[in-house]
Amino acid sequence: MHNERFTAYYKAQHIIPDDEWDHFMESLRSPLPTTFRVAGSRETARVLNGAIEETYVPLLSNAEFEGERVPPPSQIPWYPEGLAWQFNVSKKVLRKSTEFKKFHSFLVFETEVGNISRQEAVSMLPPLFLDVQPHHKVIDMCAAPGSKTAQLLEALHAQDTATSTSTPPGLLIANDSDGKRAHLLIHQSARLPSPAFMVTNLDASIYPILRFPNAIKTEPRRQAKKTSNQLLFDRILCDVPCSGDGTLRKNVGIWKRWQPMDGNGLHGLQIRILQRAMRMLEDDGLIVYSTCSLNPVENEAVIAAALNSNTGDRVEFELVDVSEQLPELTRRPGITTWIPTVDRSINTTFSSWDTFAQSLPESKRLESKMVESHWPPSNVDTLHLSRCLRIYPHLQDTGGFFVAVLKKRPRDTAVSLHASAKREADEPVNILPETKKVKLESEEATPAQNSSDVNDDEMTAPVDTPLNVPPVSNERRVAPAPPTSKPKLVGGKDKITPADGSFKEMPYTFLPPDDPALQSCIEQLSFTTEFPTSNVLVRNPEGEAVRSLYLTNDLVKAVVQNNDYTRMRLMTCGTKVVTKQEAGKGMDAQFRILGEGLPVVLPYANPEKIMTAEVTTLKILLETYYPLCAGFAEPFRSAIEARNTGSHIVRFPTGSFGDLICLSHDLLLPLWKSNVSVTLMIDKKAKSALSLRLFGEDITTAAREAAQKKTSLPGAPPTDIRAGDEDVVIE
Ligand SMILES: C[S@@+](CC[C@H](N)C(=O)[O-])C[C@H]1O[C@@H](n2cnc3c(N)ncnc32)[C@H](O)[C@@H]1O
Repeated sequence: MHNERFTAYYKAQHIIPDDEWDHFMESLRSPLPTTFRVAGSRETARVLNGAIEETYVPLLSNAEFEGERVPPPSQIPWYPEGLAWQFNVSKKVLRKSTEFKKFHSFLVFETEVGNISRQEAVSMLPPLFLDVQPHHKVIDMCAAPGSKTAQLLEALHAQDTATSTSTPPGLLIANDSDGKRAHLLIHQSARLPSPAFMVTNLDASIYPILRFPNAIKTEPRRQAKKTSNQLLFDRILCDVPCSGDGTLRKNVGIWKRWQPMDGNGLHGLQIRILQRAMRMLEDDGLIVYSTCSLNPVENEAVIAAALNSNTGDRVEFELVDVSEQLPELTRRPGITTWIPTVDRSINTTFSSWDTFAQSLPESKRLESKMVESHWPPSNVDTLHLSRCLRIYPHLQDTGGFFVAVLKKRPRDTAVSLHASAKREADEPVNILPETKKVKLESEEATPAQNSSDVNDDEMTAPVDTPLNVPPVSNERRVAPAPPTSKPKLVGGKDKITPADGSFKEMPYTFLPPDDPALQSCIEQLSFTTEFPTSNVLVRNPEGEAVRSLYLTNDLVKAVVQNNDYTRMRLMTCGTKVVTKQEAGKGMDAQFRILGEGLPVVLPYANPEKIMTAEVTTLKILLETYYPLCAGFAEPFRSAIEARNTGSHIVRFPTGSFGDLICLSHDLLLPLWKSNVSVTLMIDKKAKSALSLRLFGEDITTAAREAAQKKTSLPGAPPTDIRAGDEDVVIE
């Protein structure tokens, strides 16, 4: 684990004091501790955190392995409410120590169901500095695979309870330019279903202007803007693609291939993404720019170039001083001097672009991959780059990381450029020929996906009602799509293959509130009149409620309806809450509540229709796929027998139950009742996690079958009946 170029380059940058260098390098070569965050709604998180503190830490406190004491997990000191943990044990210990094995399987199951997020400690920082509130409009520009997106979504959902999901007035768009990786975001978000969530698949550096109707208010105190209906964001995360040398402890392969020209090459894209974010930010809004790179060319140089790209007559953006935030986080300030290398041999001879450019024959200057903004600008001392945060591995046993928080000043407080220019050095900032400058977006420029792809006019909403949305009629409202793009259906559930093959999502069609299928669904599931019938969408070319129904909030609906979903490359929005369930022969299909949809629709469930049961009933439901109604003890037996076939909700109330672990909050789960039996409608993994949490072991049928398979015992029960969320078989 050595790379001479790495050593030479970072020694030349003086990012680490000489007397810390060895410690720094030693840390980089040591394995990274395992870190995780207790996720989900705050209430659920506190309960689960309590279980770690009260059950697992004491259990692991005296653990020994091969005669040596193994340290128990400890809380990451700077993470709010002690909800993030780290432990440092080898895989061998995890596999072989009985105590750690138990802890490990707890982690695995809770991670599967989204209650725990295995995430690098430093990667938890950007969302904390972004301080998202439920009314915020938020975009995560480079979001995949989505660990920070999950944190942002949790913050948007700060008002969720342990049993039900709130409908925040704001929204979160998670975007990634890589289609496959963007799919990971959909998977990730299924763990925290949200009516306020959207996933797009665009190049963040040319993210299109989105429109939304003026009259949608997300914050009671702030007046909706009358002049513009461009969707501006209150919070933007730019966790940009980077060379990643801060992850050397985890990705040891980087030792071999590291070379500084990678950072030089990414610098331009990083600036363009940040600049695009600056154009999309609301006054008073915050942008967090972050990388897992130590390289100043990808960090301070990007911030400096973006700050200096103010093309208007006022200084709109400033770096926020966050030195008082997260006081237990040991950090180092951003730097103001650095010397980029101009080639792979770590040639750091040129202390400025000027000296470098002059060393080249004129004909070669345009060919060079280096640009002026790779070097510190002449006004570097006015930019407060020391307000950036550098996190080094040896400071708190983490990965390496960089964070900068930028704020957009409101118009009336923005500093005139003339005033600030007085503070700047005399020489001009740019001495690079126009063509060699990193292309800085002009105020008026409309970014385009490519010249033919995104036309801003097409993204503009009609201005014909206070909401800019045509009045709701009985006609279905499909998110606008180009007139020629009527999709030819070729495949899969939520997929279409359009003629040009460019984008393969089904249309997003909002049902009219009086849609007969929607009304029948509401009746079957006994939803109250509060159910937001205007915000239900379906995903099929006919726009009919043939299968799943999705729920969005008002803002997501407005954005979907006022922007062309194909140009927005919208991959998903809102959350799936119910699905049509084929019933047995001769019976009509019925709607049923999905496991992940229950917390979202729970506020609209008629309380009288929710059954109550004991934990012993839950035990049976976990142990058996299809327990017979007649097999339950009273009073649940009579209650379930009296119900019609179809979808139901059962509540297991807070309390202690004999020697079983107590429930610290009510537990609500969806059931499906057939003629004579009943099934718990949550997926296998969720069942296992629940079982482990409540009974200290996995008592589910799936676990038993897996164990039987392993030991090849004869007589395993048939495995043809499954009660997973999507594939239940009704007798
Ligand atoms: C550092 S990773 C993001 C990690 C993510 N924020 C998380 O916490 O899980 C950078 C991401 O940027 C994406 N990316 C690269 N170029 C992009 C671009 N031009 N626009 C948007 N995303 C881009 C990559 O696909 C990658 O998923």
